[in-house]
Amino acid sequence: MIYTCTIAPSIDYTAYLSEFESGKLNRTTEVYYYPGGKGINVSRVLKRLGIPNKALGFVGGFTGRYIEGYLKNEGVDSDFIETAEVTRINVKIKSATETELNGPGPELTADQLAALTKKVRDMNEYDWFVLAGSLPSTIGPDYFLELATICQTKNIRFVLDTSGPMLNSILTTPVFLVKPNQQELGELFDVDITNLTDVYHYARKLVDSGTEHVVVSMGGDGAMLVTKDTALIANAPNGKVVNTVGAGDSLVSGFIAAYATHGDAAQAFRFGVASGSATAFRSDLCEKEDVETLLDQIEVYPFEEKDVTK
Ligand SMILES: Nc1ncnc2c1ncn2[C@@H]1O[C@H](COP(=O)(O)OP(=O)(O)OP(=O)(O)O)[C@@H](O)[C@H]1O
Ligand SMILES: O=P(O)(O)OC[C@@]1(O)O[C@H](CO)[C@@H](O)[C@@H]1O
Repeated sequence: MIYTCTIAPSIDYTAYLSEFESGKLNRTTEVYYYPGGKGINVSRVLKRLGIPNKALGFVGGFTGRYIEGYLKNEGVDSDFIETAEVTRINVKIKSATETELNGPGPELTADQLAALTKKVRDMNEYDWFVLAGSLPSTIGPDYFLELATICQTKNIRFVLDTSGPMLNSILTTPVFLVKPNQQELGELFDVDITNLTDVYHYARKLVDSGTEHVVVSMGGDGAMLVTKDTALIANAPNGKVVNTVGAGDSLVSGFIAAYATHGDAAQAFRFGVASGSATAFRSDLCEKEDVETLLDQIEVYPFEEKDVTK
């Protein structure tokens, strides 16, 4: 079974307007209330790609109920731990540019955290555990290291899509897949990454320290996959960008869906990039048909440092 885990879910209040001016009254023309948080997005896309999975994490209050109900309606299985706190609402403003206002994650009690640990302990060999989204600093890295160690001991594939200082400490344990975007990769090493050679160099460092698959997403410039044996580049297809929120999460879903089906990293990478772009070209997350339509436009080729033009 594939389990996703969102420590800090959200309702993504997504508002479209032709022009947005900060400090003024702006009127929106179209609004949506999507269940959000990176793990939840991964679960929703996996379901659309026909891959059974279960969304874990913490939800509470009226927003928590909304998220649970929405997922149930879509046929996405969930098993959230209840919090006393109301789950956050993240505001996504879509005008000429994309502006985001993300709320803080929940403060979790020792009992709530222990309940999640138990769920991970109860997982089986070859299950997947996808920890995605921000990890509140109030929890401390030891907790996540414990989850990672359980995965290692039980041979559970551990996938990480998070950022910030916690990522640094978790990456000291073996991880099956990590997907930083270019900026997050730079933050990990406290450098500014501006070219493909650097993307390769720092992704390779993660592989050398034990991560099996590193996918660095680069928005409209596509993505790079680095493993022990290979380094590949994929272009992103051209299309009209509508909403890039969840594009990175969709890349993770596409990668997992294809890898779980074929066990081939290059194929998974290509399907992942198609999934990311398919989401960028819609308001909500991608559907399977969108991904399949884009697949032919994704070229995957070996990264050669000598060929770098970027
Ligand atoms: N402008 C774009 N045009 C085409 N594809 C895009 C565009 N932006 C994103 N994508 C697709 O989505 C993938 C992930 O995008 P990105 O690097 O923006 O992820 P991210 O920063 O993790 O996003 P998020 O956190 O919003 O999910 C890219 O590798 C690409 O396939
Ligand atoms: O605040 P975090 O946890 O870093 O990110 C949360 C979030 O921005 O990520 C998803 C898109 O990737 C959205 O659904 C959600 O609002």
